[in-house]
Amino acid sequence: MSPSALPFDDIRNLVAEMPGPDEAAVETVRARDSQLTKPAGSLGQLESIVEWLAAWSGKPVPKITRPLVAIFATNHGVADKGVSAYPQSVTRQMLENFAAGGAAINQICAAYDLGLKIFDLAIDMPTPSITDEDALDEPNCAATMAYGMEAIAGGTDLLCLGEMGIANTTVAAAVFNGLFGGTAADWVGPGTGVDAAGLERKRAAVEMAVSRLGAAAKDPLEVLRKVGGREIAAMAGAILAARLQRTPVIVDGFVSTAAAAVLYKMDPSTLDHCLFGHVSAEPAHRRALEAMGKTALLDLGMRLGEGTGAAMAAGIVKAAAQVHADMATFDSAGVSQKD
Ligand SMILES: Cc1cc2ncn([C@H]3O[C@H](COP(=O)(O)O)[C@@H](O)[C@H]3O)c2cc1C
Ligand SMILES: O=C(O)c1cccnc1
Repeated sequence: MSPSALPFDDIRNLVAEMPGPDEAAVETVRARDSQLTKPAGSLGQLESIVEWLAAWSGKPVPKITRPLVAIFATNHGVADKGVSAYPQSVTRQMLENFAAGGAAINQICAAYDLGLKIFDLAIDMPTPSITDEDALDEPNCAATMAYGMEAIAGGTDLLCLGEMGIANTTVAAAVFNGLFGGTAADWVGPGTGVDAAGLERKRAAVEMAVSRLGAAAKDPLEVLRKVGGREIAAMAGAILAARLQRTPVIVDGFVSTAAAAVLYKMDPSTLDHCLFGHVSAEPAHRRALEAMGKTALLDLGMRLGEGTGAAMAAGIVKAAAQVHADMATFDSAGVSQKD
C-alpha cells in the first residue's frame, strides 16, 4: 500500500483480485458422483453443495475437517434509543456464556463438532449512535475489516459467520435500507422481541440514520462505516479473506447477511463462495435474500444470530462432503448400474 492510498482502496483492490471457481475440481466431483452407489441426482442439494465446496476450496474431493464458527461481538450506541428488548450489558454477559459453553451456539458446535472462536471488537466502547453520527471513520472501518480477516488465520476449511451485539438488528436494517432503498419500515422487525413502541423507535432510528447518508448511499463501504458497526465490518472482511484463501463460507441470519450485502453491492460475484445457511424469522431477512437473488438452505423459524443458523447448515454441509468422499462406487461395491 502506498502511504497516500486510502484504506478503502485496499478493500476495493482485494475485491478486484478475487479468485474464481476451480472448474476442474467441480468436474472431478461430478465424475465421482456419477459412480457412487445411488441413482443419479438422488442426493439433490447435497450434490450441489459438494460441487460448491469443490469450486471454492479447489479440492477435488472436499472434506470438512476443520469447520469453524467465528462470532464477532461488539456494542452499538443506538442501543440507548430503546431499540432492543434487552440491555446492552447482555453483549458482554453472552461473551461469558460463550466462554462457559452455555449458549445455543456452543451446543450446536458440540453436536456437529464445529470449532468456535469469539472475537471481541472493543465491546466496552460502543460505536456512536448511528442516528446522530457515523459509526466508524474510514481508517477504523478498514482496520476492523482487516481484523475480521484474522478469523481464518488459524486455518479452517469451512467458515461460519456469527455475531453478538445488542441492537445490531437496527444497525443491520439501516445497512440494508442504505444499500437497497425502500423505507425504514421495510427493513425493521422484532429482533430480540421489541413491542410495538420499540418497533416504532427502531423504525425512526433507521430512518434518521439513513437520512444522514445522502450521496454516500451510492458507496457500499460508506454505508457500512456510517450506519453499520464493527461486527458487520469484521464479517465483511472475513468473507473477503476466506475467498482469497479458498475457504467456503456459510452466512448466518439477518445481521450477518448485512455484511454480505455490502460486498454484494460492490460486486455480486464476491458472494459466490458463500452459502446462506438459513432464512431467519426476522421478517426482512427474506427481503434481503430476495434483493440479492439468494436462497437459503434451511428455514427453521430461527431468529437468534450467534451463527446458529449457519452452524445448523454446517452439519448438512459436513454430511454432504462425507457422503461424497466415502460412499462406495458401483464398481467397488459390485452394485449393478442402470440398464
Ligand atoms: C440472551 C441473548 C442472546 C443472543 N444471542 C444472539 N442474540 C442476537 O440478538 C441481538 C440482536 O437483537 P436486537 O437488535 O433486538 O438487540 C444480537 O446480539 C444477536 O446476536 C442474542 C440476544 C439475547 C438477548
Ligand atoms: O437473524 C438474525 O441474525 C438475528 C435475528 C434476531 C436477533 N438477532 C439476530
